[in-house]
Amino acid sequence: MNPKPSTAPLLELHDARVRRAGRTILAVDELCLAEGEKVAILGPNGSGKSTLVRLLTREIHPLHREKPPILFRGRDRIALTDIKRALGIVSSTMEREIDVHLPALNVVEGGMFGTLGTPVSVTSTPATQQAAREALRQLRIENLADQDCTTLSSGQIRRVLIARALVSNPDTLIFDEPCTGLDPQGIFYVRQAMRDLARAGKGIVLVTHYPEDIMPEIGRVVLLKEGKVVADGPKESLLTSAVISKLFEAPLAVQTRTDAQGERYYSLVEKYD
Ligand SMILES: Nc1ncnc2c1ncn2[C@@H]1O[C@H](COP(=O)(O)OP(=O)(O)OP(=O)(O)O)[C@@H](O)[C@H]1O
Repeated sequence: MNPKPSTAPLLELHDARVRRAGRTILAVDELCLAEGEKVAILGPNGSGKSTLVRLLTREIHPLHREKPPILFRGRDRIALTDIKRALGIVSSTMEREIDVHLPALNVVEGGMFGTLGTPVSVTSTPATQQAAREALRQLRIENLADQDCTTLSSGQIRRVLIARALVSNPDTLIFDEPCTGLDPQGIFYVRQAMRDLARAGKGIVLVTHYPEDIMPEIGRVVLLKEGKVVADGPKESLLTSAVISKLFEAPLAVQTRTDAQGERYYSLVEKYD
């Protein structure tokens, strides 16, 4: 059974605006994510999803406002180390940074120190190695521990990166298009890993283009378009053909399937003439 979600706010956005090259690329009036909440952020290319993630993780900052536009656990000023401890991030672009010959265990261990693709021999301890092994075990890939990361498939690397995000035991994991570029087997294992984490009580923020990624454990969907939140609510009311066709400006049909356990899955098909 899923633990009961908390209502304590993890992140609160109020009139949060990001401007780049003379234009507002993100303008969020109100958005609140609770501790342990499982939410999907869905939107077309260029709608501002990655900008929103980078805002949540404080990689970028919003325009100054009298009232702080972003609060983390109710606080405006917060050390980056606290954010890193609370939020684990996995994105499909991170694997590009792993271009040196390192065993998977080493890459996962690097998550303890915020390093990616650099040896951790100086800072490595038996405790950090043990934590890395445990994270690999949680992802069901302990067999990859000693394998050189440059020899792994994209699907395997993606799971190593999830283990890396998990190694410091964050409360919430942010997945930025985690299935992009993976084959069906890779997608299966990444989605399975996300479900395992959701069931273990972790908060999940899943950024995606595809309703297929929205697993049964995710109840809330935020729709982004042209840098704005255009809808925010239960997935049952937002993952409909009409809403999704309007969001992506294409004739699309959302299909649903309910399995023997009563869990509902979504998929998207194009409607050609
Ligand atoms: N540094 C920048 N300077 C100018 N424009 C930017 C900058 N960063 C992002 N943008 C623009 O802001 C908009 C939102 O970008 P963002 O990457 O957040 O979208 P996205 O929803 O993540 O897109 P995708 O699905 O393609 O990854 C896009 O139009 C993008 O071109």
